[in-house]
Amino acid sequence: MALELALESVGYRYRSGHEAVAGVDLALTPGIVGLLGPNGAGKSTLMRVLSTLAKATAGRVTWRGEDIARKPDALRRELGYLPQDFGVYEALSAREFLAFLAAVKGLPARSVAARVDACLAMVGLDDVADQRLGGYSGGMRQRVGIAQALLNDPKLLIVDEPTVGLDPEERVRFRHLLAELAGERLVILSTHIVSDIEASAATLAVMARGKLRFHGAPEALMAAAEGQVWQWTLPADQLAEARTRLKISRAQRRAHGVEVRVVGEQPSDDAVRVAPDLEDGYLWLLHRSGEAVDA
Ligand SMILES: Nc1ncnc2c1ncn2[C@@H]1O[C@H](COP(=O)(O)OP(=O)(O)OP(=O)(O)O)[C@@H](O)[C@H]1O
Repeated sequence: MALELALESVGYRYRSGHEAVAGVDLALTPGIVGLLGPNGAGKSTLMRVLSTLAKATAGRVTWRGEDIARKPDALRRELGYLPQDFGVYEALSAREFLAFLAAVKGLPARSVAARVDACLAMVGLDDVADQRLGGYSGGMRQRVGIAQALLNDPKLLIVDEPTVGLDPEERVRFRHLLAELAGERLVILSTHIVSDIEASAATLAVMARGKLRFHGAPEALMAAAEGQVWQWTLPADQLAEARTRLKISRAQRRAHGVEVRVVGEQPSDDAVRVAPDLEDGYLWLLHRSGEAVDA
């Protein structure tokens, strides 16, 4: 069966009664899919459903045509998952930790050492593989997280908010790494930060309040904001007030004031229309969906 993850009217309702995911239809094929959405949109809940850690309370998900609720093992065998709250054992080295996880995952004992080495090399940790994880930076720990997700050479790689807590340099490095790993895999990367996925994702899915608001190419998200994006320079002391009434996708300090990009109606006669970028397109979509979001 083709490598496809298909979601049909997928919903998830917590026991509290809160409906975190509602009516999501998606058909995903190899490549990087960026799952974007503000905090609380339902991304982590959906990722848990797709990883078989939670069962959809409505609709169904199929992997290679098989219902994952009925036959979870078929997906699990091909799944690599990096959860949002991934933790490491600080006393172990990366090599020891991965060997432990490989054994837990049931990799054949004779192939563990070679596979651990290969995964460490893929994430660029081979030089520090024998150092204790307690001394690793946030970015290095996240790379260990990716390495463990790659142990079984997954065809489906699910990565939940992997850049949270990383410094800008680590963030960039991590993005490059994920882009390199895509290949023939389906990689689903969730984030609330547009720049995490703008260079790598060929497909975007945007969620807000549990619902899918957009699915398609980044260009289509940008095109939807055509004619709605303005560049405007205003005195720095007016920025706070402007933020209360305008959707500002970006603000940059300049010698003569603050240059902002505004999404929506022309904020002032001296504002000039500019071509939307992905951040603008995302903000415009959320704005139209009635979401109050700070970019
Ligand atoms: N165990 C739970 N019981 C009840 N509601 C929950 C539970 N976990 C999450 N929720 C709610 O479900 C909604 C979606 O949460 P989820 O964590 O999936 O969002 P998210 O898009 O991943 O955001 P974040 O990036 O903040 O994790 C939120 O309103 C959240 O408060």
